[in-house]
Amino acid sequence: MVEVRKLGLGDVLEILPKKHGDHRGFFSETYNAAELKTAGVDLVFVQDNHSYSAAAGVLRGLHYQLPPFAQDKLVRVTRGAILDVVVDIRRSSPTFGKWEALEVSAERWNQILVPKGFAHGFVTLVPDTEVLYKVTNLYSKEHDRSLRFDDPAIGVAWPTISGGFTLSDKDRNAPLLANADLFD
Ligand SMILES: Cc1cn([C@H]2C[C@H](O)[C@@H](COP(=O)(O)OP(=O)(O)O[C@H]3O[C@@H](C)C(=O)[C@@H](O)[C@H]3O)O2)c(=O)[nH]c1=O
Repeated sequence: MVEVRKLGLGDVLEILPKKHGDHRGFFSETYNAAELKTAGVDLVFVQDNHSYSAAAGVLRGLHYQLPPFAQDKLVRVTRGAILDVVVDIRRSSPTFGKWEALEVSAERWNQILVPKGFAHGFVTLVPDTEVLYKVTNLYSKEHDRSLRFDDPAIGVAWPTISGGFTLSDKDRNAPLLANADLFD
């Protein structure tokens, strides 16, 4: 049975699927809709994503899609490790602008559920890291947004990575929270 743990912010969850190890290796149900529904997570995922980052310090984020293409994301790591970061960007939320981080890794075999209304990003902690995630809405370039990972108004405590961060141009030039299109 999958274990579901509430983190500190909104409905952000850590999900720990069972791993059955034996002399051959292991087997794991990495997603079981019925078990998650019993645990209170009733979502319909419509797209699976997979990203590979060659180096430690690859920082992707902070990303979200605006309604009507907002996405819940169920994120896991099959190789390597990330520090995963979520930021509450719902203006009406008592925790608006607050962030939370969780290490997600192949070793921990954990997942993070990022609800709609949260910006999401991660930095790879080791080279050759593969991140797989399910989303509840299709990609829409027009609704896709990035928020500055180092906005002091948010103040995410990103880890220090020797060699620094590797970012996309889109993420390097992303707007600050004060100038971004957010959720109501
Ligand atoms: C996100 C996405 C990108 N793309 C394309 C657009 C672009 O040409 C290429 C790379 O896109 P990006 O630079 O946005 O990829 P990336 O920076 O890895 O974006 C991802 O970051 C993490 C943190 C998330 O939370 C994801 O939702 C997503 O935003 O892939 C799709 O075709 N479908 C998708 O769903």
